[in-house]
Amino acid sequence: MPAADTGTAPSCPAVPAGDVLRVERLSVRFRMRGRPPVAAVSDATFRLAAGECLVLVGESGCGKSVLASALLGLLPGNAETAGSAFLADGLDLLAADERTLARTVRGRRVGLVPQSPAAHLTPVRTVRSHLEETVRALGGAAVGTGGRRERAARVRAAAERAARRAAFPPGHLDRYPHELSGGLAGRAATALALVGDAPLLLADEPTTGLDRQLAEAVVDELRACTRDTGRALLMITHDLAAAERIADTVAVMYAGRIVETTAAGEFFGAGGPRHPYARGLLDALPERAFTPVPGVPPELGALPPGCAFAARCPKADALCAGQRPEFTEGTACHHA
Ligand SMILES: Nc1ncnc2c1ncn2[C@@H]1O[C@H](COP(=O)(O)OP(=O)(O)OP(=O)(O)O)[C@@H](O)[C@H]1O
Repeated sequence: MPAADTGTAPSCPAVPAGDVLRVERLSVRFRMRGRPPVAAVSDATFRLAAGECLVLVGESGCGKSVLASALLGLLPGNAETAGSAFLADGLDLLAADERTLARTVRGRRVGLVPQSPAAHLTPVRTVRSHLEETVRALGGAAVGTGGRRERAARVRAAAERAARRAAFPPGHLDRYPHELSGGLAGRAATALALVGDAPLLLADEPTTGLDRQLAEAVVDELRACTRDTGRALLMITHDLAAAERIADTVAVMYAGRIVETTAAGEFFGAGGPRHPYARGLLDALPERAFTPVPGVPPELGALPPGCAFAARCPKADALCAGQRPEFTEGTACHHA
């Protein structure tokens, strides 16, 4: 039987202010045998400040997860990258070698909150055991030196600290994944991402499969672990309701490109987004016009020469068909 959510407000240590991530013209191409390459991400550019939550939205297959994988150095062998992605300390995630990424980035500088947290947890191990193993794997001061008992006590304390920060109730630490509700599994995954005190959290579809109430609880906790502590959060989602609840900034991806970046208040407010695709995404919501964007996105291996959205766009004209719009002043559209 799933355990109930009984967590309290998380308390996270503060991290320094400033830009946590600066992504410039990040592109990812997949080489394909006997076929044109797949342009999964093209020229993505954005900044993420300490305490800020940027939500990346867009239809399935538009390149959101590939962008996240590029930042973590987890792309498959047929991928080629271009551009840069600098952390605050000057490390370019795209140029870093696997040893640097494994030893100093994943878990330490960038914490990952995975999609489907329950599936991410090993079924035969308790939440405490997951957390303690992560503390030991990351090593450092949380493990320290000295005798076996002292080290074990420090590991236990660090694991419990991460659980508190993610509002995971201490009384449920010795439960197995199948004994957790969706909300608690989400908190366990967030706790694992927080073990290394990473200044940047990356959450890939953290509300997938959760009902509305749980989805709201998960994003509220992620929100608390970022805004209140100076961490930065890059969240990838299809869920515009979750995006509205958590985002400071919304970036909209279409066919591998970021086509609009807007302050969340403006995006979801009376003014709305400027790009016709971004407006279409909002109009598709049941609580708004409930009108889907007509048509389907183009193949990323056969993008048209002009605007990739032109074939579906009510404003498209000959200029859109012939010339790809540059990304200027927050949008990539000839008519925005
Ligand atoms: N190893 C690969 N080789 C070739 N193409 C790939 C590879 N991995 C991903 N792609 C393609 O890259 C594109 C972007 O995929 P991605 O998973 O980033 O989309 P997404 O926006 O995250 O979609 P979803 O929301 O469904 O997860 C897709 O067309 C996908 O088929």
